[in-house]
Amino acid sequence: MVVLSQPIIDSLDQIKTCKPISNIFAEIPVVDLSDSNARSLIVSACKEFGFFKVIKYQGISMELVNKLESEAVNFFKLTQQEKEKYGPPNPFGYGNKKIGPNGDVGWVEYLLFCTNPQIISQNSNANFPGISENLRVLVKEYVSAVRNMTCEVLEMIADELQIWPRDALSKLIRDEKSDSCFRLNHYPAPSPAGPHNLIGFGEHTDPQIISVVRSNNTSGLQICLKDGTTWVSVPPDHTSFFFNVGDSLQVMTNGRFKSVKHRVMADSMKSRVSMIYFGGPPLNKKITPLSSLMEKDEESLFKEFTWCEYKKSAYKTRLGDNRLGLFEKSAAQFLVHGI
Ligand SMILES: C=C1C[C@]23C[C@@]1(O)CC[C@H]2[C@@]12CC[C@H](O)[C@@](C)(C(=O)O1)[C@H]2[C@@H]3C(=O)O
Ligand SMILES: O=C(O)CCC(=O)C(=O)O
Ligand SMILES: [Fe+2]
Repeated sequence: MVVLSQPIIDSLDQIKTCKPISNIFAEIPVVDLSDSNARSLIVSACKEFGFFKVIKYQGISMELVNKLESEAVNFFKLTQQEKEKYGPPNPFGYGNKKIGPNGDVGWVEYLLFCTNPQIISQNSNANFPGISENLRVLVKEYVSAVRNMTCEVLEMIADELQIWPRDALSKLIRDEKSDSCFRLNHYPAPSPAGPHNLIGFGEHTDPQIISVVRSNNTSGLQICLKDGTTWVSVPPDHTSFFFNVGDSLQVMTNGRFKSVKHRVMADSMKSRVSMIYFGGPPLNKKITPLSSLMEKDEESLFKEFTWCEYKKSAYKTRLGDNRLGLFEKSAAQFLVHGI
């Protein structure tokens, strides 16, 4: 496996630091999808942590993953000037330190890809004109494989929660209009002489249904536990896939699952290269609790919105904001409905 050793990003302006934590996430739920108890393990992990790790998955070849990682490394090794040709991200494209449109920064550079052919055809930058054909092909192959795994997981969730039809969730990301995206992140190892404990990607929840993180063997990913204050660091495992519950799945399960707050710290010794698939629904999809899941007289905890409305609203927020909070029903609204 090729790992970058030279820090490429040189300016430290505005990048925040954060106290190191010592808690290792030892109780991380580990799931082998072929085990008979996988379904119930996934559902309890989504309720307790909004996070779990899938091991021994046979449907994504490690050869593909390694090839994609080394193409990503080749890209990040280009000169800053060459990389900037693919930026600034709008939201797709190459980004360096700036995350999103509202002033967030982190010790990270990245490529954000759109995976929806319709959006690509309307937004020329989304297709990275001029980028290496190798990288483009590998991203496409990986996204297709990771999407299959994600659909399997979503169908297992549906079975366990008795959601009907069982493809109620998976069809949203299989849909040709699915607004999913894919990200390659590179967190260079900060210079030993510079500040320590740099924040690579600040705390946030992912807005989509579910996201799948795979990284090289470098630490950095941390998740926040249910209490909202305890951070634990996720031991790296380059052969496994880490699933994050997103805001949309929180709404579709009417709060049974919680989207997981997570962040990435730059590792002081090694650079981290990660690839993340964000499974999102079509833009016009109404994000509401799944009817087959709701108990008699259970009310939605959220106001009605489409994915397009949620995304628009998310892009007006800062990374660490509670985006879903804007769509929660207030106590007064429950009173009106006699609860
Ligand atoms: C600060 C921002 C970056 C982000 C869009 C946003 O305004 C708030 C959500 C951020 C996030 C987090 C998860 C994914 O990495 C991402 C692509 C997404 O869908 O929402 C990013 C957005 C981004 O980097 O464009
Ligand atoms: O790079 C990582 O490991 C995770 C990054 C992340 O959470 C994101 O891009 O939304
Ligand atoms: Fe994230």
